[in-house]
Parts: sequence; structure tokens; C-alpha cells
Amino acid sequence: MLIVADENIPLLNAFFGDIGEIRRVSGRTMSAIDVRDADVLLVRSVTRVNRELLEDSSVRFVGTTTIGTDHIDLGWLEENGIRFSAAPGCNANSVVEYVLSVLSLYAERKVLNDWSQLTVGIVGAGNVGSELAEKLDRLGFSVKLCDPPRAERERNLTFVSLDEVLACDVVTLHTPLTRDSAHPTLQMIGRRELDLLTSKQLLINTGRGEVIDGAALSERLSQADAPLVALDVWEQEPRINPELVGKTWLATPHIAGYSLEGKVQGTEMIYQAVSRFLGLPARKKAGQFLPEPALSKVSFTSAADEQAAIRIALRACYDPRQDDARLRHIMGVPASQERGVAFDRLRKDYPVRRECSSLKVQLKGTSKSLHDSFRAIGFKLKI
Ligand SMILES: NC(=O)c1ccc[n+]([C@@H]2O[C@H](COP(=O)([O-])OP(=O)(O)OC[C@H]3O[C@@H](n4cnc5c(N)ncnc54)[C@H](O)[C@@H]3O)[C@@H](O)[C@H]2O)c1
Ligand SMILES: O=C(O)[C@H](O)[C@H](O)COP(=O)(O)O
Repeated sequence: MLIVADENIPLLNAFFGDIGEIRRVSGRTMSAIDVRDADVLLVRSVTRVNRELLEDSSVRFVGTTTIGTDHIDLGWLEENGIRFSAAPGCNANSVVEYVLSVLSLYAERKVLNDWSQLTVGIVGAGNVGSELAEKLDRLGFSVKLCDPPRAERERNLTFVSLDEVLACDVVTLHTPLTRDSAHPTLQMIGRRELDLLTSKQLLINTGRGEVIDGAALSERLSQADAPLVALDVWEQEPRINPELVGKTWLATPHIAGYSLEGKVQGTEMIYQAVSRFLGLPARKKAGQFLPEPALSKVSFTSAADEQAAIRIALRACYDPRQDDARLRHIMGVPASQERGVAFDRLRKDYPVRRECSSLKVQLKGTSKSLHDSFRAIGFKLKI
């Protein structure tokens, strides 16, 4: 059994070492020659999986350790009897924590006494969008959801239109990239939608870069009343547009889902799918491979300001400004191809980032509302 895998998938040996021989290759440059004699192919989002890659191969199963599947020609795999599995939801919580951290920075920038004064509009209420909505709701935010496919399927009247969501203080995009669906998302946020936003609003995109029309966004961001934007995903990764980076408030190299928990869960989900495909038992669990976190405990006393305590704990786990600084730094590389290599390197050498559930928050004499807020975010409490 030969398993060809993107070298950036963590714990390949631990999960797949006793299933077959593993050949590690660069996901970005993976070619038909690399996969010709493989039985199983494991990829991340940077490999285009299509006829060109697989036509002359012996691959019978393809797994992607990601949520997104826009890099896979699902129709061609089905027509050719190749089994496929993605890892839905694997890094959803990581993306949610990214957005919460961005919100905490935005509230601070706006000098708000209470971050939950912000209204938040979520486009795409799947695993990420609905987990975010649930946490924000528990934290006291007012949330609006736009998801036409779900609204139609579920005949649910609580979903609102895209324009209604675009009137919220913060608009955050969590849709897949689709071209041929009933509600395609390719360039869903174009000139018209960007014109509806004002300098009093923040637009966050952690879905896929192509969901926003990049040229229209760049033009809009040159205008005086432009919204702030926080972008994690970009058109034409890894060769992203440095001019657009320069116009953003926060810019990160497609790492919203890069918590260690998220990545390892992605590997575990595909390990389970491969095991099912091969009729093997699947006893290994992501949790058994997670190391002790570098920071394990923070304490707050009755003197703590509630909003500050939440900010401190959230950013102790994840502060997007560090990723922003790293991305801006490589935008100084003059040649586009080398900048692309540097973008991929930022992602390959990403520092270990742990989720809030890895941090124990000790609270002494603090209010019940602070306990509830910490719980809502996902911290472990010690009272
Ligand atoms: N930046 C990152 O690191 C990162 C990490 C994980 C996922 N993602 C991206 O986020 C996307 C969403 O993740 P998820 O786990 O929530 O996926 P999901 O499939 O669970 O949910 C997507 C939701 O979007 C909705 N949707 C589809 N078309 C829409 C449209 N035109 N308007 C509004 N809603 C629409 C769907 O009905 C669905 O409910 C993924 O497809 C992936 O591209 C990015
Ligand atoms: O779709 C996803 O799961 C995310 O976009 C994922 O974090 C992408 O990471 P990559 O596969 O590019 O390393």
C-alpha cells in the first residue's frame, strides 16, 4: 500500500505508518509522476486534484485534511470511481477563535467599553459560521445570519439577506468557494456590496479569497469612507497582491484554521476515512498526540476588569497581530515568485498555536458573567 501525502500534513507517521509506505511530497508542486503508483492520496488545500493529476495513476482514495474542497474536482473523482473524503469541521473552532481575537482588537480600536455592543453579520452558517454565532450569542452580541442554501432547505425565516448582514458593524465571511451552485460565492462581495459598507464597519474574510472581488476591494479601500478589512484568505495564493495587503487593517497568510488541534483533527478524520475504506480498525485519536501547551494557566482576581480579562486570555492563546507582522514583512520581497515561496514558508513553519480549551482560567472572586463569558469562548475554568 503506497500512500502519497502532502509533507505538511502533521503526524503522518503516527496515524498512517502502520497502514502503508508513506511518500511525502510538496503539496504545491505535486505532479502526476509523484502519484502515479499510489493507492491513497492525502492532500491539503494547495494541491489541485483533477484529471491531470490522477488520470494515469492507481489512486483509489483521495483525502483532504481540510474543510474546503474547492481544490478537488469532485465530479471527476466520482465518474472515475475514486473514493473521496474531506475533514468537515476539523478546524472550525480555530477559525472561530481567530474571529473572536480580531473582534477583541476591533473593539479596542473603537474604544468600546463592551465588545458585545458590536452587531455581527455572518455570511455562511455552516460549521464555522454557526459555531461562531453560538459563541457570540452566549457572549451577548447581536448576530445576523445569511445562508440562502440553508434558508431554502430548512424554510427558516430567521436567516436574513446579504444586504441586511452588510449593515452590521462587523461582517464576517464563512462560505465555501463555489462557482456552479444555486448560490455561487465566487466574487459574491463585489463593487455593489463593497459600496454598501462604510468606514464604521469591519469586513473579515476567512472563507476563500475569491469570494471577494479583489480588484473592487482594492479600489474601495482607496476611498475615504472605506471599511476596515481583516483578510486571512486571498486571490491567487500564494502570489498575493502586496498592494491589497498594504490597504488592509489586518492581513494573515491563510492560517485562521492553523491551531494545532485543528490540524491534528484534520489528520485524524482522514485516518478514520482511510481506515473505513480499507476495512481496518481506527483506534488512534487526535487527543493522544497533543503535547502539553506552553501556557497552561492564567489567573484573574476580583480586581480584574472583565473586558480586559477576556482580551488578555484570548490573546494569550492567539493574537493575529503576530501573523499580520510576519505577512507584512515578506511583502517587502521584490519578486512575486519569491514572495509566493515566502508566503508558503510562513504557513509551513507556522508556530504551534493552541486553542482556548488548552488554557485553564483560574477565577477568584470574579462575577458570574465573567465565568459565563470564559465558558462561552471555550476556556477551561477553575473557580
Ligand atoms: N481560513 C482558513 O484557514 C479556513 C479554515 C477552515 C475553513 N475555511 C473556509 O471556510 C469555509 C466554510 O467552512 P465551514 O466549515 O463553515 O463550511 P460548511 O460547509 O460547514 O458551511 C458553509 C456554509 O456556507 C453556506 N453557503 C453556501 N453558499 C452560500 C452563499 N452564497 N451565501 C451564504 N452562505 C452560503 C452553506 O449553506 C453552508 O451552510 C470552507 O469551505 C473553507 O473554504 C477557511
Ligand atoms: O479549508 C480549510 O480547512 C482551511 O482553509 C485550511 O486551513 C487550509 O490549510 P492548508 O490545507 O492550505 O494548509
